[in-house]
Amino acid sequence: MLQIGITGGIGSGKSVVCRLFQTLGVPVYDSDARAKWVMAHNPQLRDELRATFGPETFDAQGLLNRTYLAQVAFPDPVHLARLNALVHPHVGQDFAGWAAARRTEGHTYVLKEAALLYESGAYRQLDRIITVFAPLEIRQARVLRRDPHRTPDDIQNIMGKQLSEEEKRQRANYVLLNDDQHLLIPQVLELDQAFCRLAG
Ligand SMILES: CC(C)(COP(=O)(O)OP(=O)(O)OC[C@H]1O[C@@H](n2cnc3c(N)ncnc32)[C@H](O)[C@@H]1O)[C@@H](O)C(=O)NCCC(=O)NCCS
Ligand SMILES: Nc1ncnc2c1ncn2[C@@H]1O[C@H](COP(=O)(O)OP(=O)(O)OP(=O)(O)O)[C@@H](O)[C@H]1O
Repeated sequence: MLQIGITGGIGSGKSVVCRLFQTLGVPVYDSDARAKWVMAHNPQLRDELRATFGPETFDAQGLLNRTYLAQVAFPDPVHLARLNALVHPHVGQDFAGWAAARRTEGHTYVLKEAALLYESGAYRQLDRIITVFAPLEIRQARVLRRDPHRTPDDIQNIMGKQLSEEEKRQRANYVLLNDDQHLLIPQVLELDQAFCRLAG
């Protein structure tokens, strides 16, 4: 079973592309969502997060306070590096378990969706990488529509914490254009066929 990574900067359209692959029956691992799940449910990680970022990390109901954590971590490289160092190994383990279960189900390939595939080192465990590309202005406009609580400055700041699109494009095996000029579905079908051929 092939393990394919899919990355791209904030607002590039990774989740939209993954939904198209899911309609073809391809299992998709959503690293952002799973990161939040392990942060909420792994007792050791919860303790480490609370010790590092303070009691506000979880609210009165014990739920992860994402707004607080985003405000603390995104503007400060030291805090963000700490958060990444705490969370990413758990996501790596969680993915390994998830992929093993998909393998027993007999899938040809699976996708791992993550904004930080290169930054986290996760790309090393993957057979091929797709980068979803969209120009910066389009990504910013999409995120402002999707996340009304974020300002243009917040988005710029998050973009600054991610590898440049140019570098992601250069390092990827496949680039999928989601720039309002190219149709997505034909590109997804072409990649699906390529992965099926590759898996033999
Ligand atoms: C700080 C948190 C709680 C903020 O949650 P919130 O719902 O406000 O934002 P969301 O998760 O939707 O992220 C917003 C954008 O920032 C990107 N992003 C998330 N974490 C990071 C990070 N560590 N570095 C750079 N960009 C990031 C996302 O991919 C997305 O494009 C959350 O982003 C988080 O837990 N991040 C650490 C885990 C992580 O690295 N996840 C990404 C891949 S595993
Ligand atoms: N081709 C498109 N046409 C119109 N809207 C789009 C298109 N692609 C993405 N969008 C919209 O743009 C927003 C960002 O897309 P999406 O959530 O898939 O990005 P993402 O790369 O997963 O972002 P993040 O890294 O922030 O999770 C969403 O609201 C989505 O519906």
